[in-house]
Amino acid sequence: MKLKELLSDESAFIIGDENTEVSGVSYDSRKVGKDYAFFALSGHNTDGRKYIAEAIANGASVIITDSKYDTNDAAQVVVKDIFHFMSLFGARFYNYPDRELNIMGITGTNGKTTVTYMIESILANSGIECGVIGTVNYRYKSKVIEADNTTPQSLDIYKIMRDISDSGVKYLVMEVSSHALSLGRVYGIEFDVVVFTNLTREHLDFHKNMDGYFEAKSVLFKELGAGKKSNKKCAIINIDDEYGEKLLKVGISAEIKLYSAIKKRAADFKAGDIEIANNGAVFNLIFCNERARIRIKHIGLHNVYNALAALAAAVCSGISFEKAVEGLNNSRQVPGRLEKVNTIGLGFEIVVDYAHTDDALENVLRALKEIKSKRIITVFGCGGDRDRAKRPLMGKTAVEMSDFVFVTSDNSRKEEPYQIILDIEVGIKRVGKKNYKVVVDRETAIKEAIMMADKGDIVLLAGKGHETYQIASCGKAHFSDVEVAEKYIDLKAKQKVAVKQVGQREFIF
Ligand SMILES: CC(=O)N[C@H]1[C@@H](OP(=O)(O)OP(=O)(O)OC[C@H]2O[C@@H](n3ccc(=O)[nH]c3=O)[C@H](O)[C@@H]2O)O[C@H](CO)[C@@H](O)[C@@H]1O[C@H](C)C(=O)N[C@@H](C)C(=O)N[C@H](CCC(=O)O)C(=O)O
Ligand SMILES: Nc1ncnc2c1ncn2[C@@H]1O[C@H](COP(=O)(O)OP(=O)(O)OP(=O)(O)O)[C@@H](O)[C@H]1O
Ligand SMILES: N[C@H](CCC[C@H](N)C(=O)O)C(=O)O
Ligand SMILES: [Mg+2]
Repeated sequence: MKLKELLSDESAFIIGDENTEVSGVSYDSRKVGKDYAFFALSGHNTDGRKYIAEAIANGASVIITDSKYDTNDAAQVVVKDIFHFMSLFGARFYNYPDRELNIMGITGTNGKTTVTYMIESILANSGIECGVIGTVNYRYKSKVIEADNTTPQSLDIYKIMRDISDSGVKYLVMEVSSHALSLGRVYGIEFDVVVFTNLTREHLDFHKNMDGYFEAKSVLFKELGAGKKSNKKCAIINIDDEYGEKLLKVGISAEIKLYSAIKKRAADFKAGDIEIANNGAVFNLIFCNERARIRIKHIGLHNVYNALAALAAAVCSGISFEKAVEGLNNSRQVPGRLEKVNTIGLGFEIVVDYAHTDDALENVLRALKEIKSKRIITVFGCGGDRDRAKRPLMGKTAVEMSDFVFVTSDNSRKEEPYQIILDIEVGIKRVGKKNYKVVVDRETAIKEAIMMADKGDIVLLAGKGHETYQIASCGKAHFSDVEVAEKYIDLKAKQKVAVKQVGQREFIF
């Protein structure tokens, strides 16, 4: 492909030959091959301009920058907004795969991953294969790609979309993070259905305040329908969330469908007569003249909301209400979201969940409180190099809603784990509760929680969910809450065998 075929009417200043051949695209000099176009992005750790020479040495024929670079060894395109330009360039290079797919984009602070899994189950029930891009992985057909980001860079999204479409799959469900919206990773992508789940405090290190965070999320809705696809577009909004109401005022040109679980509120998709049980949730779902009793295996009111969002997205994408209900009732367990660990008959429960904001922690603890238990023992930490202000809030929620808490580490990244814990403690001390212990090493914290657990208790391991790593200043090491829990369950079971009741007395052998 010639460079000139990849340029359009965006303002760009070309230095060199427009007929230069482009055989690939990359924003990483280490992945550049012969005749690639290299995008020199300024990042949060380093500046891609530093790697232009390496990109050229690796074969780059075109350099794309946002300020002129001194070289005669490659053609150069100088643009104003490199992230937006990169997405549009990617669309042209991969020949608009988004126009060949029915794309659902899910945004909001919490619930995106869960909703994508539920939609995937609903589509599968209708015999429809879909691709999924999200936090856990990127997957389609039998292919599973490890996810570095919830929403990858635009060039990666276009490449995956091209592969999905070429493999014959017609649907794509993707999580759209606020970082992606701010950093132009989905700029120009033609979504068909977009969903807003909720907005609560998160990522304010990046967005500065809730207005900035909301502004980022609203981009997905403002831009819906701006492309070339002629089919009807639909925006699905949780109207029970205050930011859902705000979203109605940002100027959405597509059709809007609302969902709600509040009795008297007007909405298109409504949940009522909700019963939260130990093994899931049951509720009535009403849409127009249709009504069904839904039974999901996911516990907690937040999952009723997720189910509403998923069903609405599926129905607005053309799935019949009846089929969507059937699929939802069969939707599968989401890895690391309220995932139960087998406690081999020890009489207490262990639940692994990805709650890493105070709102998520509150929701999951509320869901667990609905299950009859003796005590709730929570293990959690907060991520390093992320929003510091959520730490005390999570600390407060954890001690207020649990019987006992182990405060520990969760991807401290470049920060000192104990410093993060001190931030968490500020919130705990504010409420004056003493029902907690600091155990910096996460494995030891999980071990202690399991050793403490007794018949009827629930141990919540929060924050890491499906993650199979722990990131600290020394690097990334394998770590899985489920695996560690299984290890100490085993140990506890063995220890238990050594305790024998003889008449009124217990003997430890
Ligand atoms: C803050 C942020 O978004 N960072 C993303 C960004 O990395 P960066 O800005 O740190 O990049 P950098 O290391 O400074 O490098 C700058 C440029 O030089 C290039 N480079 C670098 C080295 C080299 O040898 N050659 C070279 O060309 C890099 O490829 C890059 O283009 O670009 C990377 C490649 O696409 C992303 O993986 C990375 O996400 C990091 C891992 C991250 O943690 N991001 C989080 C904050 C994030 O985006 N999260 C959201 C939301 C999660 C959620 O709530 O669900 C997400 O969508 O994942
Ligand atoms: N609808 C919801 N409202 C509030 N909390 C939720 C909701 N759904 C899930 N949660 C909580 O948030 C956690 C993360 O859920 P999920 O992974 O589905 O969300 P996400 O938006 O994809 O998160 P992330 O941005 O980290 O990828 C869950 O483990 C649960 O504790
Ligand atoms: N997508 C979120 C995940 C946080 C999960 C938690 N385990 C942490 O590392 O803070 C983020 O990157 O901020
Ligand atoms: Mg997610």
